[in-house]
Amino acid sequence: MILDLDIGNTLSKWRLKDVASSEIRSRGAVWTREEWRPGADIPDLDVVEAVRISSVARESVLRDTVTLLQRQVGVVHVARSAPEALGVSCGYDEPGRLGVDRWMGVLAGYQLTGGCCSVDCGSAITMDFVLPGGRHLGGYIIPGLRLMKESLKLGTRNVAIDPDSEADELLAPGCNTVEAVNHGIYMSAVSAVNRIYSEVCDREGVALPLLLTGGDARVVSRGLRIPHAVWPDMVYAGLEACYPLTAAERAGRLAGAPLPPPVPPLEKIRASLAFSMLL
Ligand SMILES: Nc1ncnc2c1ncn2[C@@H]1O[C@H](COP(=O)(O)OP(=O)(O)OP(=O)(O)O)[C@@H](O)[C@H]1O
Ligand SMILES: CC(C)(CO)[C@@H](O)C(=O)NCCC(=O)O
Ligand SMILES: [K+]
Repeated sequence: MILDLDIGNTLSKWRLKDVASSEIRSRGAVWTREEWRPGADIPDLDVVEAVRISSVARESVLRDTVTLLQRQVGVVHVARSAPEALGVSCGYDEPGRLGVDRWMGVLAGYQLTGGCCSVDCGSAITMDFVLPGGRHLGGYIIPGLRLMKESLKLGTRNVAIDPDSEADELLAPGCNTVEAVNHGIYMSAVSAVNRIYSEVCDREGVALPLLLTGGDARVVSRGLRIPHAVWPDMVYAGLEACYPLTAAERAGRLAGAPLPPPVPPLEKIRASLAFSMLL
């Protein structure tokens, strides 16, 4: 089995993948911590032959995690952001400072589409752009839905946006504090994705496929009118592309990859941008 780990600032996601069949056998999520208990927080390491890690947690968390894993698993790959990988050149002045989860998303998105906008709706909402030809432009970081809510001290902290609500309801004016906060936050996240996507496509003169991942991808997806695809395993797919271990991965087949989404005509993007700038 391969253990893939996506260690975030708050939540750590893992999945077990069968080396022979390339199938995902199990998955889970736990709070990020310094001391993992194999068998409880993460799967029993007896069945694990190789580990691939993307981590944006404190360096000490990563160090302790790697030390633990190396005691029991032969192969431990730790992904790092780099100036260049898999045909993509990093847009950051200091590539090592780009969150490696973003870099994994960019690499996966580029493998799938040959140029895209990748959005991660997690604790933060991040947007990254990579042009056809492989130039990553850099991107944007805004607080995620939960962080935005926590920053308002209105007693609404624990009333989460129902991920199954209809976008139409979530975009309507709220008629009580909880609704006003939830709908306001939702509107700001969806508008930001919309606007940033359109602005960058306009500047660069290219309509790019739009890909979404992260814990809030599904609910944000419902509010977006731009065609896009949701790819829950996009960060893991970056790990697969960097460290291919199964036959399918070596052949370039990334697990759970969606069909590349249709791209709106650039003129349509520009028209909607011009319209929103009138308001
Ligand atoms: N059990 C949960 N705990 C925290 N957030 C959750 C949970 N389930 C769903 N979410 C939603 O998922 C979002 C976090 O998404 P995700 O797990 O992709 O975050 P992340 O960016 O990977 O986390 P990290 O900050 O740990 O990197 C939150 O904004 C929240 O709305
Ligand atoms: C922005 C987050 C927290 C999103 O998980 C992560 O990618 C990160 O810690 N990045 C480092 C800062 C940067 O990407 O510029
Ligand atoms: K993330």
